[in-house]
Amino acid sequence: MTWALSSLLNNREAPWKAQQELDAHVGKDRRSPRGSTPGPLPIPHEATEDCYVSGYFVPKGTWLILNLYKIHHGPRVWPDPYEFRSERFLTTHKDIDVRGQHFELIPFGSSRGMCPGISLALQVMGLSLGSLIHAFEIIGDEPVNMEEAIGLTNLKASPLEVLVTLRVPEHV
Ligand code: HEM
Repeated sequence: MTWALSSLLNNREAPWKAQQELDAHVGKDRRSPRGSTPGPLPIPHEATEDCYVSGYFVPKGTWLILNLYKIHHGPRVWPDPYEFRSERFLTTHKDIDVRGQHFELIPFGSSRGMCPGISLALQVMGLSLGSLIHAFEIIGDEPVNMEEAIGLTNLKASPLEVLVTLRVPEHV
């Protein structure tokens, strides 16, 4: 959520396009549930038997740690990988989804071991972010410092501080 808000604040058009879309479809008189690599090195897995992965021999007992951060920033699949361009998912990458079937984008992992919280997470994030930018004008330092800190999850190095003002009637 923090990264999403930071990226929106660093981008002149995306948040306000999203806000306009919310205004057009929801209006300012009601709220809406609407959709929008937290774990860069997720839970390790262990090979339960000898196997080959893309021609590489993986002996039984090997620990496998996926580098999701790297997968999600590979320039062959994701041109200008560090650019925030959410419209990719409406255009060039519109057929790629996050539910573990497309290995270019697997923030929740894949197959039997994948995150069981995926549906909750997607709904809560979409709803929360949508509600925030629908209901509030959010003003932050520009540009927002996007430096990352080292951690189990992908944390921001400095806290995101913003000013918020209501943009819908108070009763909403
Ligand atoms: C944006 C939000 C989230 C992301 C990106 C995420 C991502 C992940 C990833 C990558 C894994 C490891 C999958 C693997 O081992 O291959 C995982 C595991 C897990 N997640 Fe999430 N998760 C999120 C939210 C949640 C929520 C909201 C819950 C619970 C309500 C949850 C519960 C779990 C549990 C219990 C596991 C361990 C599953 C197992 O090893 O059997 N996650 N998650």
